[in-house]
Amino acid sequence: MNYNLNQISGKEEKKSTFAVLKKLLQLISDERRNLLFAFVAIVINSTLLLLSPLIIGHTIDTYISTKQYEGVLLYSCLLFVMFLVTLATGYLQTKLMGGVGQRTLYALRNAIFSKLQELPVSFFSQNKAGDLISRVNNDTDKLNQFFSQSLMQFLSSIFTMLGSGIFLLLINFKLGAATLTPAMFILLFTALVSAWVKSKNALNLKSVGNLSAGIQESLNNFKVIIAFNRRDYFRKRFDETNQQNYRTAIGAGIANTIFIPVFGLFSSLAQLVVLIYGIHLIAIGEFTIGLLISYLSYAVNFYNPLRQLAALWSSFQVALAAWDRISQILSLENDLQVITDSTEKTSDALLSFRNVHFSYAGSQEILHNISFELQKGKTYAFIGPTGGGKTTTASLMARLYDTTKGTVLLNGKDIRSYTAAERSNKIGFILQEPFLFTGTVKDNILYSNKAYADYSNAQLEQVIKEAHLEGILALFDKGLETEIASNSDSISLGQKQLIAFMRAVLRNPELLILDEATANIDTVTEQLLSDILKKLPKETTLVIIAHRLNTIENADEIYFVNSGEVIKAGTLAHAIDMLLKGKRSS
Ligand SMILES: Nc1ncnc2c1ncn2[C@@H]1O[C@H](COP(=O)(O)OP(=O)(O)OP(=O)(O)O)[C@@H](O)[C@H]1O
Repeated sequence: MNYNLNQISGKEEKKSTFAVLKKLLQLISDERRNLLFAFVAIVINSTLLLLSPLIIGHTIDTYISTKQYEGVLLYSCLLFVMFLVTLATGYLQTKLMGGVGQRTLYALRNAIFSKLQELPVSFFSQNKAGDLISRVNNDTDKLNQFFSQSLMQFLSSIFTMLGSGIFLLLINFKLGAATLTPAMFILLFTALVSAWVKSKNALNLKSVGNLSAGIQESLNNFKVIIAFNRRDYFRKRFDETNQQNYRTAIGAGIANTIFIPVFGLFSSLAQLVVLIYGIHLIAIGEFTIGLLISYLSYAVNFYNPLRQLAALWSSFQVALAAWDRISQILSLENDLQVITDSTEKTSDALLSFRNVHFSYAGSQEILHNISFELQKGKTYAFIGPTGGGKTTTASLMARLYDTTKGTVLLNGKDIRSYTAAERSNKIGFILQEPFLFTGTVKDNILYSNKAYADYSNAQLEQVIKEAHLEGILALFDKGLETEIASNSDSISLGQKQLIAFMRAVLRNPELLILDEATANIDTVTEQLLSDILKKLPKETTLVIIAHRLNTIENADEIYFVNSGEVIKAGTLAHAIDMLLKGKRSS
């Protein structure tokens, strides 16, 4: 399956704004109560705002022109109370929406992170970590900004605008229609350029992702950069990505501000129409001065929110572009689904490959029509030249990937019929470059091993002793409490491999795969590991992938992996011969 997010984006962008908006609203459905309160606050706020011009007009026509000052005082007090209520509802709305924004951000980041945990290995090999980090951090924050700062303003503006529009038409339909005509041009313009604004923002978010990926790559590889004195190379590459980000940011900035002058121009035109046409109506006796002042206020109340909408609409387009990038991740499914295999158990072997073909996404076939069986309790060695396909074969044994064609059977049943938990209980996989977490040796060897999760150090040391692993633990100064910092130099690659070895052995798997697991370990320690392997339960099947041939001397069977084929090599001498010739023989 193609998991490359930057290739999926083309399809995703075609999604209608409405469909994306629907998804967005689903996300905030838990916040219904707060949203309702905030909405009520907006309605009160906007209604008061809409009523005030009417009261001002009425006061001018009824009390000021007739010099009845008690009436002026009364209505001034009423207006003052209305402004106080507006202040309170405005504050309430901002407070409620700030909380909604932060909680949505929290829920969204959790949702993305959980989804990332569910996705298969191929997703991570097709996407850059830096870009994923940018989606989790930066893009979610863009959505938060929209929720906490813009959404209610957006609704409030629309509400005030609609109310003012209705008042404008009710007071004088002809004048109202003339006043609202410029708004039609604004709507047309908005409809025409919105997609362009969104695409400019999408480009900018993508380049922020690339920038983050660039930084991540150079930080991860700083030793190589320094060793080869290639700081200039990375500086140049970073500069290019940074420049691209600068250009897309300028593009997005221009796109985001394009609404403001256009909206402003048409708003001013509308006020001009009201003034000229309104004065004409007063001249022919169809209108009063008080009504014209109210009318102008409604026109301002209609066009001011529209001006605000210009800025808010850009923020909405940024949020939509960010949401597209986030929903690309959220809509992905793990293609390694669990299937039901109701066929009869067809083999006694622990693991069988039946006519297996495999290729990585978008690349040529790595394994062609492979069939072999691994019996319980036996030790198998897989050897072959670099890039021959050994790790790929082992990855299929642990179902890190699915075959392109053919079947892998575990205990006679399709490996796809086991859940991830069942599979990882049965199969221990020590990778070429084991990953350790920040914590202690204990945290790392107990990783995902619930059986010993509550054990004290003394109890765990006993278990380690029973598994004959105490010799390895003794190699760490502070034993189980030795601190490990992920990605740090506090621990060597060989030591990492030792911890990964303890982690896998303690799980007591039926199949233990060691992929170059001793490549960075000295000969004495390697002998120690070899002794431990000999003491594993006799039904444990071992798969050893190794370049150092002394590690496979005791294998029951040797397979030679090269050019898409996995074939029996027979004796060690024959295997060495094949390695030296770099080609297969039968
Ligand atoms: N994630 C991947 N995506 C695409 N191609 C890959 C991927 N991983 C490995 N390959 C390709 O598959 C082929 C077999 O690689 P594999 O890692 O299985 O070889 P190997 O025999 O284990 O090599 P080594 O001895 O160096 O570990 C290589 O050509 C490699 O470039």
